[in-house]
Amino acid sequence: MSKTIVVALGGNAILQPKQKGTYENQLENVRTSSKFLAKLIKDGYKLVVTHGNGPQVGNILRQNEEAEDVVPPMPLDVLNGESQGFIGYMMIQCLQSELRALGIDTPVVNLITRVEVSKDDEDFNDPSKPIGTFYTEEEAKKLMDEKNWKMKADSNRGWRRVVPSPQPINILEANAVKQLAEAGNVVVASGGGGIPVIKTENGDYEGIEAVIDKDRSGYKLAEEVNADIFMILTDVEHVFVNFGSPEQKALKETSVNELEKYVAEGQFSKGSMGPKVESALKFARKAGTSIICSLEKVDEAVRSESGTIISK
Ligand SMILES: Nc1ncnc2c1ncn2[C@@H]1O[C@H](COP(=O)(O)OP(=O)(O)O)[C@@H](O)[C@H]1O
Ligand SMILES: NC(=O)OP(=O)(O)O
Repeated sequence: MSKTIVVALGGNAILQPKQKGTYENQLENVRTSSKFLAKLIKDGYKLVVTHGNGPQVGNILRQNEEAEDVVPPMPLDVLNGESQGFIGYMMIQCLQSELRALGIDTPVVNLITRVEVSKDDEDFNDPSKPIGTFYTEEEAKKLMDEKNWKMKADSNRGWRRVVPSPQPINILEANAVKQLAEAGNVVVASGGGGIPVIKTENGDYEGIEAVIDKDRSGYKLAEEVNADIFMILTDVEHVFVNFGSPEQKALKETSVNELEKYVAEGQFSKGSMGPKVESALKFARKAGTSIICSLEKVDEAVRSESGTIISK
């Protein structure tokens, strides 16, 4: 029986920090990403893909705020939904075309996915999710002052606006994702970490303004669909310890115990590598193998020839 991989595709794979962010930029990046993802399908894996939306949802939020005198702005949960549609559309177009070029007729579908969170999550008090474009410290100070934005430095790459990022509790469409994958579809789901919703007293769900981390929801998704491998694709080939220092060291094959030790040392930053390592660890501890690797090396990584491979 073919193995199932849940892939979490980094926001960087769709829009890089130095790019302007045109539709053409992003479509080209998704096309490149799709070439790598298609290799996994060609290798015989069942694929469920989730993706980031940090750069995109930040830009959509900005568009909404800048145009507020002309068009009523929408809340952030709705903007997450918009980003799922927009990125999902690009992924369907590009992945389907790559598969067709390989002579594979697997359908690709995108599912609008809601994820339950708690309104009492502590991230609502101290937001940690960087979204949108990068700014210099000077620009950030001005924006915080003029627009009342919350902003933080992001892994030495500049400053970014931050919004609350509650922990995912439950992927509401998980069963539908599982059924679609079992029926032989490539499923794009829980994009941007999913649309954050909270349960109301009468049992309904309502949206809440936040951006969930897609690696954290990706772990939940991987668990729900009984994935064999949970793969986090980003723009670095490995997880590093002492990242950015002369003592930097790549982690290749590692164990849950070894990685937990590095987490306890505070090796991984909150807005970037931290959630990836935390989610990969959770999956490896409970369910299977986790891999954190670069998109370009996805094929090598499933053969254990690249990336950081975490097993129990
Ligand atoms: N310990 C670390 N090892 C590797 N990369 C790290 C580490 N700490 C921070 N990073 C940064 O994390 C980035 C990836 O995180 P992020 O930008 O959130 O990824 P993505 O958008 O691909 O999900 C890398 O580009 C790197 O600069
Ligand atoms: N939602 C989310 O985690 O997006 P990024 O991967 O782009 O940060």
